[in-house]
Amino acid sequence: MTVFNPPTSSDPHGKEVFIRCRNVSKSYRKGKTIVTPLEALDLDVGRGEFLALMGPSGSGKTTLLNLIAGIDSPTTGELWVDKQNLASLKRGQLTAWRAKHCGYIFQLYHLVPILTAFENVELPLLLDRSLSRKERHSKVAAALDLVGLANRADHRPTELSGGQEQRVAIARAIVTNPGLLVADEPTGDLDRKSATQVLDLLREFSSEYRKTIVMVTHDAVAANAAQRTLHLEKGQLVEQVQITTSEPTEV
Ligand SMILES: Nc1ncnc2c1ncn2[C@@H]1O[C@H](COP(=O)(O)OP(=O)(O)OP(=O)(O)O)[C@@H](O)[C@H]1O
Repeated sequence: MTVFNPPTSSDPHGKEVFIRCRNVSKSYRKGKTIVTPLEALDLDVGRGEFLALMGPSGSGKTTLLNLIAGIDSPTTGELWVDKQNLASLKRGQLTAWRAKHCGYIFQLYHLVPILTAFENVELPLLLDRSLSRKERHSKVAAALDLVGLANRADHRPTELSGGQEQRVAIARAIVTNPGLLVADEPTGDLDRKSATQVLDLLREFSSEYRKTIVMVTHDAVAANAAQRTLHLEKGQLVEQVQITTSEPTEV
């Protein structure tokens, strides 16, 4: 197998490479057959870039997102995220890497219903024993403030709108200050106004805080909020659209 070096170079657009996939394939055994949702995929994503992934159902979008997030490992190939080769990490190491470096945003928020917004956002910080209670609380307050929900800290998920629930989930994803945010259909269950708020937040994290964001979406309007859209078809990248504007897009 070819061994690649960590991405220290710039991509063709002059950006520092943050995610680099080389010859990445992923296969699953389904009974007697082998399913290969991703095949020999190459991809570079710049630091601070906001990338949208589109493609038909079953084209491998979530599979790729889960590899980039360190939830799963490639069957073959190399996958670097910020100088760490994820393909070389064992399951426990991947879990530790993910807790520190990646925030995951789900379509259906995945908040714990019996906890308040504050307690939900605090959850990832409880894994970090080096933080005092006071430090934890100030990070949670800052994250809720960033998503515009400081005044909803004591509310439980059932007392929040879908858009507010998603913004709490975003606060939970960013509270550990990860360099990478991945989002699987983050606006799929939201009305257009709430979707716009969520997309504006993601744009802000990319442009103001240089978070690298990879978002799977079926919605072309949501994809238009990203800087670049890639299309997956049967596990291959088939089309690349470069969006040059950095102005907020009305959605
Ligand atoms: N753990 C698994 N075991 C077996 N097959 C899997 C597994 N995960 C994904 N697949 C298969 O890989 C293919 C791609 O799935 P994936 O979820 O990545 O597609 P997707 O593009 O995200 O689809 P959708 O838009 O419907 O969410 C599908 O055929 C799926 O059945």
